[in-house]
Amino acid sequence: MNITTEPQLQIILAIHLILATTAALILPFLVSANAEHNLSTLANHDPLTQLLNSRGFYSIANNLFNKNNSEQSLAVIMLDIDFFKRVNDEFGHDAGDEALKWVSQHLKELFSKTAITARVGGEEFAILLNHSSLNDAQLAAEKLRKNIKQYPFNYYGNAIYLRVSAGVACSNANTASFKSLLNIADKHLYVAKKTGRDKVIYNSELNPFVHKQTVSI
Ligand SMILES: Nc1nc2c(ncn2[C@@H]2O[C@H](COP(=O)(O)OP(=O)(O)OP(=O)(O)O)[C@@H](O)[C@H]2O)c(=O)[nH]1
Repeated sequence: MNITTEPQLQIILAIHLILATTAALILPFLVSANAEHNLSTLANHDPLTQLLNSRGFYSIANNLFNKNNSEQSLAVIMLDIDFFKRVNDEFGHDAGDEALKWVSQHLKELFSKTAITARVGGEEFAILLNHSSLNDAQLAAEKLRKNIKQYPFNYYGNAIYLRVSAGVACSNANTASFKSLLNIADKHLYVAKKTGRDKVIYNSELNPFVHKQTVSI
């Protein structure tokens, strides 16, 4: 038995109309906001490792650097896998890709709550530590280096030992830009590579091949 009266029916129809109109108005915005978010994620992340890519990293780093005042230091670690070409040459490009993911996993495990991590080049990674001292950053880099070399990465039964080199730098009141900070970290990474690899450099003499201190825990 139908007990809906005509006024009730009109109210129900009116409510349906309002809901349908609201949905039609809001849905395109929701879809477009979601699409925008997806596009931005794609543009700023590395599809292989899901870490930030260089564009995403430098954008965040520059913003942080500009926001911090001169007492708040920003530290950066530049990390590069040693002799990575050999992994590709000996085990194939897919093994190389898996090795990149494996190193990324170490970065995520060690830094997901404390730092911003990125893959900024083929086998090069960057880690940004806000409000960190040079000492803390160097210790973090050293821990990461040791974690990565502690166990081999397993690729279809092949035990592949990876080593990494790192350069560390930390801003101070005289640091002009994030780029200049990055240049120092890059220079330290270069010294690490040129003086035997598998090490962290955070301070180097003017002679680029004679480093003053390496950290050893
Ligand atoms: N599998 C794989 N290989 C990559 C990717 N991007 C870059 N590479 C490889 O990384 C290798 C980098 O080689 P090099 O620049 O000679 O560096 P390296 O062998 O690590 O030597 P050092 O850095 O001097 O210790 C090259 O063989 C590139 O083809 C990638 O996305 N996947």
